[in-house]
Amino acid sequence: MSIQLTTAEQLARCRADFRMGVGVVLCDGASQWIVASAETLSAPRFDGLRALGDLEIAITNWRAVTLSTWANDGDIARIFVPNDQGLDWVRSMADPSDDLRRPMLGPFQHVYDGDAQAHRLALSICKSAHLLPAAVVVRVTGQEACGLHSVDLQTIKEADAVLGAQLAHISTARVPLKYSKDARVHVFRPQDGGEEHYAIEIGNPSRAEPVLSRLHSACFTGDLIGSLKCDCGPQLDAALKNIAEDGAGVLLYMNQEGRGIGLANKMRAYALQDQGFDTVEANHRLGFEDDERNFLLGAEILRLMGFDAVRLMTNNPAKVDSMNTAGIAVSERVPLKAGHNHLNADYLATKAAKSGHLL
Ligand SMILES: Nc1nc2c(ncn2[C@@H]2O[C@H](COP(=O)(O)OP(=O)(O)OP(=O)(O)O)[C@@H](O)[C@H]2O)c(=O)[nH]1
Ligand SMILES: [Zn+2]
Repeated sequence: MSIQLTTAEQLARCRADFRMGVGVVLCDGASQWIVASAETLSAPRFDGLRALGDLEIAITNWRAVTLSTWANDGDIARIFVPNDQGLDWVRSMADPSDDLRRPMLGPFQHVYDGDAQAHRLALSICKSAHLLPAAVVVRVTGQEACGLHSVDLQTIKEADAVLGAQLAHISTARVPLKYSKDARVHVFRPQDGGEEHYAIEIGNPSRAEPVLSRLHSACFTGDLIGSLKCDCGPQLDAALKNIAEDGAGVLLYMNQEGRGIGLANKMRAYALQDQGFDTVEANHRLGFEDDERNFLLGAEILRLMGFDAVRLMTNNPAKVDSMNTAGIAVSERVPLKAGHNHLNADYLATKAAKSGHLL
């Protein structure tokens, strides 16, 4: 029995620190870096980091391309923060809402010395904290890091493979629904301090045959306030109705808002869409992949509930692939078409053209 923090616990602390605007120390043998979120860093903390040495900013390849430069470390770019530039410049590197106002942030001086592992981990912490994927990085020698949370990069690398999918069932209760009085809500909690996810079980689906199932991602705007920009609300409603009419099934409600980038970033993406970019381009300008979700979590919930095969209601082939990869066999893809309107027609067309959705 160890009282030391697991990798998942260490990363959860990093996430919380990043959201508060606090730096984290990443160590690899004698090398140490302080890394912090470019979005949440305050001016005094930025000045404090600057006093420690040359500041660098890490951004993803998509953000680099948007800023008309390149990712000099494959999937990420490392760029010096010029001495005559401050936090305002750093924020503009991170946040595309400024792109049209400040189109010329360069020329950029890329960092080639050393490797990029601290920078890469800092960016994945930003993403898992639902912050803009941009991190300020400074190499330090020792005492400066005192008091900050410290993580050994070697242990993170070794444990990477097991991250993400460890969920535990927490609670269950009966919740009569509009379409079926015989429904139960189950809550599942990941052991990495991340978002809880829910399973709505209707009737008593047999564990011996494929279960009619919907893997739904949270959409505050579509599910709760009736947004017409997407089809999520009507899809959620239609899925529950179909399951009830079929007699039994499971709706997985995954708290992966905005295809996994969080609501704040989704609203940033919507603001970019108002500037004329489509849903995929908007994610890229923010520095994200077009889809940051981990569908394996949904498969894990089905497995915990005793299922090993599904009839999956979706138009998204990536969901079918992920279920099969996770060992939950998809015996049938059941199309789910609902909520098309003239305000989401372009959005749905973009998903069909660029993300492989079947409509
Ligand atoms: N980043 C981003 N997310 C969006 C946008 N519009 C909707 N979303 C999110 O997209 C997700 C839609 O999820 P799903 O209903 O699972 O849809 P899907 O991946 O298209 O797959 P199916 O509906 O199963 O075919 C939700 O998390 C929404 O919050 C957008 O413009 N940008
Ligand atoms: Zn939606």
